[in-house]
Amino acid sequence: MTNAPDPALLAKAETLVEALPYLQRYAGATFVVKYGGHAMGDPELQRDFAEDVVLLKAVGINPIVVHGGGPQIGAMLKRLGVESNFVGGLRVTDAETARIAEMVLAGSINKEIVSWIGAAGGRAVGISGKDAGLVTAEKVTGREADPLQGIERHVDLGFVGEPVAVNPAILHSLAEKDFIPVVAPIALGADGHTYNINADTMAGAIASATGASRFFLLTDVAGVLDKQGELLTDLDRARIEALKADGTIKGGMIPKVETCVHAVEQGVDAAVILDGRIPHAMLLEIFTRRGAGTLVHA
Ligand SMILES: Nc1ncnc2c1ncn2[C@@H]1O[C@H](COP(=O)(O)OP(=O)(O)O)[C@@H](O)[C@H]1O
Ligand SMILES: CC(=O)N[C@@H](CCC(=O)OP(=O)(O)O)C(=O)O
Repeated sequence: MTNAPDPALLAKAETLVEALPYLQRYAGATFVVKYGGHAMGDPELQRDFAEDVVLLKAVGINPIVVHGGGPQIGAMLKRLGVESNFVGGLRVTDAETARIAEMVLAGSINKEIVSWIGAAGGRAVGISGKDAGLVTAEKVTGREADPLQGIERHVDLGFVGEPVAVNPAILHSLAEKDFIPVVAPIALGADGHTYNINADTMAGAIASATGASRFFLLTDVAGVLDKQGELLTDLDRARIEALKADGTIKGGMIPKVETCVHAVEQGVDAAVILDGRIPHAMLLEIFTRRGAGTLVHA
């Protein structure tokens, strides 16, 4: 007769013990999680994501979710017959597009994420940058290469904004009361207009302003890939500039890496671009020695 425990159960206990130093290190810390529109869509992954967020809260970490929804805005614009163009990864946004972007982001997607977190046992509160003066936006000007003249020209992107001031008071109040804030990337300008903000940029500004220790960007690739498609596990500003200059980093990855560099320079300990297609990608990154994705550090 032996008292040896079931190896599968033992492995579970070992996983919990492996998490112990991380649980101790991160108790009370703020983690900002950017959930990209491309990472949404699969109901099981949505449930996993919500469970991860609720688990973080349960172990004493304060998660703040900032979400995107680019593909979903695109689908709605198409249904409504509104044309849409991107310049430098940003959607050219006229007044009608801004209204539709707000409807999809702050109305539809935001409340869906709140529901998933609720179903996983968490108490989420969905807001946008407009609520309680969280984010003040300023109009940005896009730049587009003009191959005919060999120069970059300025393009009017309409109501595309960037965060120029973040007042995180509402986020701290919600976290203190054990709520999980879920933020849509829409904000008011000082001019009273509604601005559409790239969700990576919005999340980075919130990570900096809340003094977050960790900033995760969940997307639909393994992380930043090199020209051969291999994962780059570690990047700093100099390497990122070189990869942008030689065209390895392009499109939607540009705002991500720029946001990560900015966030770590503003005091966020580490920013990680993670594969949202992997179940529980965030938990694996935070609580095990097998980190995944691309870590951007100062
Ligand atoms: N070097 C690179 N490594 C990985 N992905 C890249 C790279 N350069 C460009 N990309 C593109 O960036 C995309 C991620 O950005 P984006 O589509 O905006 O995602 P999200 O909706 O999650 O914000 C990838 O799917 C890929 O097509
Ligand atoms: C100005 C601008 O481009 N805003 C984005 C906001 C949503 C977003 O960034 O969503 P993802 O993270 O899923 O790409 C847009 O209109 O698509």
